[in-house]
Amino acid sequence: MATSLLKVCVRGFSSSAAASAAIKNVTVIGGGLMGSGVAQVAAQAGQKVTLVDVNEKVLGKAKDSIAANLGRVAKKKFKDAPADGEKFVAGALANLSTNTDACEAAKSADLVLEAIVEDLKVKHKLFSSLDAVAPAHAIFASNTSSLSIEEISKAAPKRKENFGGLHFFNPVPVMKLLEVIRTPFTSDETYNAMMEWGKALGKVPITCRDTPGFVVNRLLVPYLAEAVRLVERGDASARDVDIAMKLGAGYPMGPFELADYVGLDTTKFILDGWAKKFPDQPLFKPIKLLNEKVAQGKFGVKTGEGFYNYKK
Ligand SMILES: CCCCCCCCCCCCCC(=O)CC(=O)SCCNC(=O)CCNC(=O)[C@H](O)C(C)(C)COP(=O)(O)OP(=O)(O)OC[C@H]1O[C@@H](n2cnc3c(N)ncnc32)[C@H](O)[C@@H]1OP(=O)(O)O
Ligand SMILES: NC(=O)C1=CN([C@@H]2O[C@H](COP(=O)(O)OP(=O)(O)OC[C@H]3O[C@@H](n4cnc5c(N)ncnc54)[C@H](O)[C@@H]3O)[C@@H](O)[C@H]2O)C=CC1
Repeated sequence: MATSLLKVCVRGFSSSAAASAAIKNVTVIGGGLMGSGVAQVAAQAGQKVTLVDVNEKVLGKAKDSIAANLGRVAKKKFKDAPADGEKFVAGALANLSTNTDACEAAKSADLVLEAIVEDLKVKHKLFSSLDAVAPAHAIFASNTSSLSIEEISKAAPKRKENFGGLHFFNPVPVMKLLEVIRTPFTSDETYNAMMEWGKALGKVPITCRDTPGFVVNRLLVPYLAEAVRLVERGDASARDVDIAMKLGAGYPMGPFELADYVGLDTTKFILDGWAKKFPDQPLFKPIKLLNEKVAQGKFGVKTGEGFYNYKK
């Protein structure tokens, strides 16, 4: 009896103590728009980062975009000292490695952050395989835009307390906000470690309960959907809506430009998920034009065409 009590206490102590220790080794899964951005900012903050994706070709593309974006950051940060800028880029790249095997990459991680496709089943499959192999102290987090963190965490029953949401914004190297999400099970140690990690990356973390869209997307998704409905009614053209919101409301991009920037494939995943979750909300009903674009492989900026054409 005494021994088993001791075991429980020791296990409880080591898990929370480890979760509150600084995160140094990060595995980012998904080398697309968001994962490559998070890997970049973590590497430039001095962390050891392994970026994982399904094949070497995707990872090659991610490394090229990270190198280019580090160059943009360095140009600004070391305006008057280009040699220091080059050192900064080289140092960040030296902190970054890649892998196509998520389980292998997770074995030495303090934090595993998932930024893969916005599909609950795919996220479940990933976290369920990682739960078995990652160290007990490792925190698991999702960068989901619209799914429930608690739902996602069900695939990793071993680390209910070490699971949370870390929602970054696109483009990650530029956008300062980080939404830190705790489920009813997220421990204080895990929450504090996520907040501290966000600050170490130069982000401004805010906290939100695990509610649909957290703060930003709870407000942003209905706005984007209203823009589509306005155009569908024939009240204004998409181009004029974009001009209106930039020049009249001071937004850096109009809603259709922003949807192209986020990716129309991801946008469709988010909208379809919310249509299922909120079947009585007419705003989230299918958008014919969006579905057509996605079916044609026109995903926005990342494929060269979406609502607008980006091909040179
Ligand atoms: C219509 C369909 C509707 C369907 C309904 C459903 C919708 C569901 C969608 C929900 C989406 C949810 C997504 C999500 O979860 C959360 C998000 O991330 S939302 C997106 C948030 N982001 C924004 O709102 C971005 C808005 N845009 C901007 O801030 C600027 O336009 C931007 C910074 C992207 C570019 O600025 P711009 O001046 O236009 O261009 P420049 O190229 O000159 O850049 C300015 C400045 O920034 C540097 N920079 C840009 N990108 C990067 C980068 N990747 N890395 C490093 N640096 C970068 C660039 O070098 C410039 O620096 P200077 O020193 O100023 O030259
Ligand atoms: N695009 C955006 O503006 C934002 C997206 N998000 C969220 O971030 C996540 C990723 O979005 P994006 O980067 O835009 O998507 P993306 O489509 O650019 O990248 C996703 C990447 O994940 C990879 N992938 C898919 N399944 C995988 C698996 N099982 N293992 C390893 N890699 C896998 C794909 O090959 C792809 O490279 C989504 O959950 C999305 O909702 C959050 C904030 C903003």
